[in-house]
Amino acid sequence: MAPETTRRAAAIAGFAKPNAIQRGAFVTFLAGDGDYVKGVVGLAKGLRKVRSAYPLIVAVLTNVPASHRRELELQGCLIREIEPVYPPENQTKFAMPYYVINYSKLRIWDFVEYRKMVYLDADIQVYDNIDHLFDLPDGHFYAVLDCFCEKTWSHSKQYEIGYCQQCPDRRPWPVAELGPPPSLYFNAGMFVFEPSISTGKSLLSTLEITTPTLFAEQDFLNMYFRDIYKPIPLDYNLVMAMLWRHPGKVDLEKVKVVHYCAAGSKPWKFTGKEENMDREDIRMLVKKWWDVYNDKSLDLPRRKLTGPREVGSPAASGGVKKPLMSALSKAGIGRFVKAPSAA
Ligand SMILES: O=c1ccn([C@@H]2O[C@H](COP(=O)(O)OP(=O)(O)O[C@H]3O[C@H](CO)[C@H](O)[C@H](O)[C@H]3O)[C@@H](O)[C@H]2O)c(=O)[nH]1
Ligand SMILES: O[C@H]1[C@H](O)[C@@H](O)[C@H](O)[C@@H](O)[C@H]1O
Ligand SMILES: [Mn+2]
Repeated sequence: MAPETTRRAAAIAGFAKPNAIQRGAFVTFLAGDGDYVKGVVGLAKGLRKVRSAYPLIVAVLTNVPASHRRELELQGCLIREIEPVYPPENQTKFAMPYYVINYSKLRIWDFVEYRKMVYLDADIQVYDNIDHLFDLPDGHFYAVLDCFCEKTWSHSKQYEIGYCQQCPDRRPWPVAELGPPPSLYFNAGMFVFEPSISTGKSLLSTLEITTPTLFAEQDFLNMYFRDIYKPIPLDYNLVMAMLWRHPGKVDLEKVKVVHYCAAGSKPWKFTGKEENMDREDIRMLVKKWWDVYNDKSLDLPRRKLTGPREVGSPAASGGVKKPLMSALSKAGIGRFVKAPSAA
């Protein structure tokens, strides 16, 4: 899309100062017709609340219904349709079924009309302005270090021996026995990157020759960007388990970005019954999310959107091979099958 068109669309959206547009944009990812759309609505309102100067792009798969797209446009989001990305056929069983769909995130490297982007999962909320992330030096991939202490990590060596990069001294990595410690590992719910057609192509061709693993594109991105990864403070992506696994490292007053990723913590289906969910801090954070979501003053005025809508390439409907589709369907994932949520 031409720069001027993008600028007008974003100005109509009510997100951006005209001169800031081309420098960057936030981007999230939406698949299916489920409740994750609520997360995106909340995120759009959250970014408006903290007066971000940058637009929110929503990379949608073809199976996101028109009504949801319209709802997001009314919240000022710019919709970009993307084609799904799947790991090599016959290997989907190596990725956790819930997460297979997330490989499609790799398409966001194609959004080259933005020099820098900040990716945020739809189950993330931003409580403080983070526009300064767009000023980080180029040439690196920025994200927050993950925690290995939850059961979701029980498949890993780290979990088995009780090693976590958040507190490597608790149980030092047994170098004599296992060799050097694993590379630093980030959570892929939030990251800062530079769109690039050549990187996008290289990501996809590398994926073709890479065996999928349990954390799907998160493992893949960690492997691919290992050499240029730079950790940023956990205030930019509070992975909820940090609250009970490493409480000394969390200062809730300072946290800017909360990631509702622990099992049972998604605000739109929160019951408080799952493990760790009855904590006061979790209840406070869930309430905080709802306060933004329900704040009508953060809705855009319902004027007619006259500007052009940003729409990407239409997804190729015949692009996915049948056996793969059937494997994905069996796993509960498919173009027309609602992807079950992880948490
Ligand atoms: O049905 C779905 C499922 C997922 N999503 C999108 O995909 C994102 C990732 O899914 P979750 O937030 O449920 O996943 P987690 O946060 O638990 O998982 C973590 O590991 C995943 C491994 O695939 C991803 O890397 C993800 O970004 C990272 O935060 C969602 O936020 C949302 O943006 C949808 O839109 N619809
Ligand atoms: O790396 C994992 C993964 O991203 C999970 O899906 C998330 O729920 C966990 O918090 C995280 O540690
Ligand atoms: Mn998430």
